Amino acid sequence: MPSRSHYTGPADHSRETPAASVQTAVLLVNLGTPTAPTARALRPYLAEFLSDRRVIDTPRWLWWPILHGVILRLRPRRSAHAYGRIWDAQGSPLRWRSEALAHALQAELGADVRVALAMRYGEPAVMSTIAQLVREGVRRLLVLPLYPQYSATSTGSVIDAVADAMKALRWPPELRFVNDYHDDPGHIEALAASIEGWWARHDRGDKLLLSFHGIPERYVRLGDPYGEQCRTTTRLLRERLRLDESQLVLSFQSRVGREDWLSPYTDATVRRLAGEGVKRLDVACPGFAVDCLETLEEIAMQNRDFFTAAGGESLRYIPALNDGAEQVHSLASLLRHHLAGWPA
Ligand SMILES: C=CC1=C(C)c2cc3[nH]c(cc4nc(cc5[nH]c(cc1n2)c(C)c5CCC(=O)O)C(CCC(=O)O)=C4C)c(C)c3C=C
Ligand SMILES: [Fe+2]
Ligand SMILES: [Fe+2]
Repeated sequence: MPSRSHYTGPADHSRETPAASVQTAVLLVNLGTPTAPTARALRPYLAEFLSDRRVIDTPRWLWWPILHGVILRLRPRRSAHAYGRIWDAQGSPLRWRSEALAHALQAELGADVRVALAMRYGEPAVMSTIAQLVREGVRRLLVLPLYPQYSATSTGSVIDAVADAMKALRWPPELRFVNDYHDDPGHIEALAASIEGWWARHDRGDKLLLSFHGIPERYVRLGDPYGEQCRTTTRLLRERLRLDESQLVLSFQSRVGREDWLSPYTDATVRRLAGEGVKRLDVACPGFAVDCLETLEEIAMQNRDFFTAAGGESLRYIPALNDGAEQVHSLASLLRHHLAGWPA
């Protein structure tokens, strides 16, 4: 039976798993994913996700009846269908790709540091994973949310979950956080190298679109730095790739609900570009450390169909950094930097 509490890596790599006496741990945290591509599995996952006040800040008395009366009756079936299109032999791509990244980082960082993985929603939970690490003797914990750009809705929510885990411990470990790495030179270089590598293996399209997950515009007005950080990542990548604003375009995807989200929207942008005569559109999603529903289904399937229906020839999705050498090296170097000063 797979461990419910924490990730320890597949058995054939057990040699790389540090001994239980290791006192320093890195905890990677990703969003989480349903346990199966079914409405039944989607319901508790969406209930936990959409009850998070960092994600939906509508007052509870108003939101609760909408969530339980409408959304959790309708959305699970629709989302299950979308997950069904990307579910593979290894399960949910977000989950197994995050595990593969954790595993590769463990091998890269060596046996002095323990690398663990938790999910903000669902399993393995942040609370039980941290409790297990502490039981095993971890006294120093560096948390890396797998979101390059800070948003209160994503990174902020991971901070809440870690704080809750600390509150539940009699003797919490010393704690550090990576808040964001949107402008980390190693990260920008990893993104650029991965896109250039993809262009070298395939040919190059007419334009490159960078699509980031959106958030409500109102959250940005209230002080969330997310939109600004997405624009900074885009500018740095544009400079590194020596492209201009007409060759590298930014948009925001995955809008939920009725209020305005960060714009321009990805679906409107791919249709506009097709209408303007762009034939081959390359799309990368630098806001996602690993491929997931939002990249594999929303971009590589849904938006590909929007683009061709509007007259485009082909939309080619450039995969996320995943557990590729570029990301393993850039994140390992970022982690070593944040671990500096702690005894091995
Ligand atoms: C890049 C980080 C993310 C931010 C910021 C973010 C904000 C945000 N998301 C929703 C609602 C949904 N997101 C869903 C899936 C999803 N979201 C992210 C990342 C960010 N979300 C990822 C990596 C995923 C994919 C998970 C997977 O299993 O592959 C979903 C669930 C799917 C669906 O039903 O559409 C919802 C719902 C909001 C409301 C929001 C900001 C307010
Ligand atoms: Fe290995
Ligand atoms: Fe999301």
